[in-house]
Amino acid sequence: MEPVKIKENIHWVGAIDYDLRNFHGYLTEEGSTYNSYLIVDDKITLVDTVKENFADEMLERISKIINPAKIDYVVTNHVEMDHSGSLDKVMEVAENATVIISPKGRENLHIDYDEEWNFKTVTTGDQLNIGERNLDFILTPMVHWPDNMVTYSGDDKILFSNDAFGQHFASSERFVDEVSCDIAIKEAKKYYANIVFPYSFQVENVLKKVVDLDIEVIAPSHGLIWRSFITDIVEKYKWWVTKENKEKAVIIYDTMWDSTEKIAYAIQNAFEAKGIDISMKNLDTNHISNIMTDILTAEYVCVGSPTLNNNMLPSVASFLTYLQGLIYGKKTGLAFGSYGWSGESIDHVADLLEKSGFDLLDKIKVNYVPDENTLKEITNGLKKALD
Ligand SMILES: Cc1cc2nc3c(=O)[nH]c(=O)nc-3n(C[C@H](O)[C@H](O)[C@H](O)COP(=O)(O)O)c2cc1C
Repeated sequence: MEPVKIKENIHWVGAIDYDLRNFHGYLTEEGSTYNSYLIVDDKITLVDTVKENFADEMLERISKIINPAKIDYVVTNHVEMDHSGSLDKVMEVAENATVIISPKGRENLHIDYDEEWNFKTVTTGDQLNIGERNLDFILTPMVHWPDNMVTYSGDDKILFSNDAFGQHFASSERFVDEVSCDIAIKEAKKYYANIVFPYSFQVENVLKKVVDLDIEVIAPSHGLIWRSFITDIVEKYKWWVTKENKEKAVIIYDTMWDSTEKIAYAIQNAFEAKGIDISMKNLDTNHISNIMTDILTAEYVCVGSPTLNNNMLPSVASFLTYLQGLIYGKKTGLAFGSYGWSGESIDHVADLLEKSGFDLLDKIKVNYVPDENTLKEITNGLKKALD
């Protein structure tokens, strides 16, 4: 694929990873892209690089515009390996280039990289003149590592937002408007829920800074580029960062002999009766990263497990561990499950929900197989609790 012009003298030169399916536990069903951008000005500037195994592809793309040896600056917005993994290859070719990096990035990078390189650390408010344009830097710590920053070219009205506003989505198209706003927002929501969610407080602060910028293009480091629908994605982010994401109930469970599933559907009936949208997520058929997307905008999170050997099912434990790391804000939790003789799973689920910051609405324990009456009692009891 050829480089893609984003603005006059600014080109996408990144890489498309159609085969990626597992991004540290996140199911990337649509693959991903590693976006790097080449700015051709008096000083040739590369914004971010790509995952290590795509270095040659990126250098080949750059070669179609300029000789990569001529690169003067490599802006490293984030040192995670999907963006900095080819930095050494670039610096090998562009021997005299300077790495532009945040202080935390410099600190974290020197473990893996060559201290002989030229470095210039930048912080919020710093500006770098590269010829006809100035680049402004804004530190965005914990969105989503301590070193993160974004780069803004006011002359082009373009924000190189790194992980913010990104999506894991591989396609031959580079712009959201060439695919679909709905698809891009769906993928951006999944990305937010699985990567950025725990840092919503920091994202809120970043949004306050970004809102004052005059932006025509948001160029993230993953996925499609926003040259339209900018208000749509910014408004979504403003909603996702808030603690009040009260839209629906998500019912997550696993089961050995279907009793816990029966309870799950009795719980569903109560939410339906109250006019609350529900989403049923059997852990046997749903990936935890897809479940997180629903949880981002849910008010109620109901988690069910039968008792297996005095504990919950491993699939439920794995989901709750993932949830505990990602959850932000106040939500209401409910623990449920079927048991035979000791019934620890329900208490374990309830404990983990509370430790993750949920207000616990109820614990529903059923001995062995629930009969029709028990299921009706569950539905009616929950309806009352939701009043
Ligand atoms: C391998 C196995 C281990 C179990 N261990 C326990 C246990 O330690 N404590 C308990 O209360 N019930 C235990 N049970 C009973 C189940 O929790 C009970 O059958 C329950 O109704 C299963 O719910 P489900 O149909 O949702 O899978 C065990 C069942 C199996 C098959």
